[in-house]
Amino acid sequence: MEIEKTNLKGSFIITPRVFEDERGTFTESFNTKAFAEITGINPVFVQDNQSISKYGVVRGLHGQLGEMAQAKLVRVIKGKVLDVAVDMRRESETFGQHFSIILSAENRKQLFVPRGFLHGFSVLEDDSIFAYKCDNFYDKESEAGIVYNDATLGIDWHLEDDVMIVSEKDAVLPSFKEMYKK
Ligand SMILES: Cc1cn([C@H]2C[C@H](O)[C@@H](COP(=O)(O)OP(=O)(O)O[C@H]3O[C@@H](C)C(=O)[C@@H](O)[C@H]3O)O2)c(=O)[nH]c1=O
Repeated sequence: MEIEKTNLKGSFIITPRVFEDERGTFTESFNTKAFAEITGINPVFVQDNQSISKYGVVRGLHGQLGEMAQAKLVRVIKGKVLDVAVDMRRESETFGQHFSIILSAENRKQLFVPRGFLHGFSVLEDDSIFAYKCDNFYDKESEAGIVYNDATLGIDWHLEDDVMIVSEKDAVLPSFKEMYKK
């Protein structure tokens, strides 16, 4: 697998190698040893999640705070999304900056989102299947987030406003400035 750095320290793009023959294809979708050798990070994933979303859905920006922080390895099994990671580590040189990438079933790319980040995605093809591993368990009490259309972050979700579908919970998340005050 090919591993590239993003502009945010500790976040990586993974492009698995595809073996093709007359039957179809084979892919090692993740290999802990290869990942650790290149990145120096050895995540232990304890939870595997999957969501299916209509075209226009925006999920995020989400993270978990403190001891329940989660690193995530995210990918798309069907369809296409714009995936976004935001560095919320106050001590980081890239605090408040974001990285975005198209993840699709076709390009098979994955994004490693470290602990201390917020994460979200917009769905660019109907019925996209989004799959991700987390290195810590879901904990409702530790959830935190920033509203997807926050002016400070200025994320381009590659969708017109009138097609966006956002959960009631996500629509009322605080702004970056409100969150930063905490
Ligand atoms: C994330 C999660 C949700 N749930 C439940 C809570 C709720 O009733 C239902 C839907 O939850 P949400 O609305 O938070 O689902 P969703 O908006 O898809 O949340 C996800 O968004 C993306 C962007 C992420 O980065 C993920 O970490 C996660 O926060 O599923 C779990 O039981 N376990 C989990 O790990």
